[in-house]
Amino acid sequence: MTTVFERLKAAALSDWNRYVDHPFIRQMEAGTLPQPVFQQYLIQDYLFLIQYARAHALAIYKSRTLEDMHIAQGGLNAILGEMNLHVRLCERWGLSPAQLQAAPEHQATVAYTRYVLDCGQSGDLLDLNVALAPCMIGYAEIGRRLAPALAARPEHPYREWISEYSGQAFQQAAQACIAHMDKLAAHAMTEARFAELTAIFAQAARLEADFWQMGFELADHNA
Ligand SMILES: Cc1ncc(C[n+]2csc(CCO)c2C)c(N)n1
Repeated sequence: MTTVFERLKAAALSDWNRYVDHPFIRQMEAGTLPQPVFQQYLIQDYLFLIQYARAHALAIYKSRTLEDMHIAQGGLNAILGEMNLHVRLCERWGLSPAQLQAAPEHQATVAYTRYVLDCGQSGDLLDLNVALAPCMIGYAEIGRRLAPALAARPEHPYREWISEYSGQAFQQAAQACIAHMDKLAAHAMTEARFAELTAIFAQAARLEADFWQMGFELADHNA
């Protein structure tokens, strides 16, 4: 059976492809992405994850069942764990967690995170999960696509990042996210609503693409 995720992706395919096939990803795969671009991305991503953790806390609040609460709590825990990758990599560049938290948020970070939070505040748990989905499922798709680059090149400069998202734990979490959206949609989705959900999903995918682009802009600006 077709999942809601597959339907959303098909309905927003050009935005989705601009996100998962962004030059940032192509250059990361080739190992040619300039390190300052990656660093700027990762600093903003740390700030992003702080807000994303709040969005999962909002998902707990928007849950009507204990099962949904546990799923949102699992997402929150995974984010707090994912931030260890950022702390570890940034430490090597001489940046402490306190310095990361003190970095100014770029507009692209503000736009994406506050958009997701607003979807959750103004909508229900399904709206919020659809806004969260490109993040989780897109990174899993990117991880799978970039995994062969690691196998081909043991000293790949972006090995840790790619390993995180191509790893089995993360791939399973993305599958769980797809299944959870189906379960929520079975309760709450009408065909009329599908169009609204597609708009949310496509917007989040565009904000993801802008997030990659921001790395290049900030690195140019600081050069
Ligand atoms: C801009 C941006 N988009 C997606 C992710 C990936 N991500 C963020 S939270 C989360 C859930 C579990 O950790 C995942 C996979 C990211 N790091 N940064």
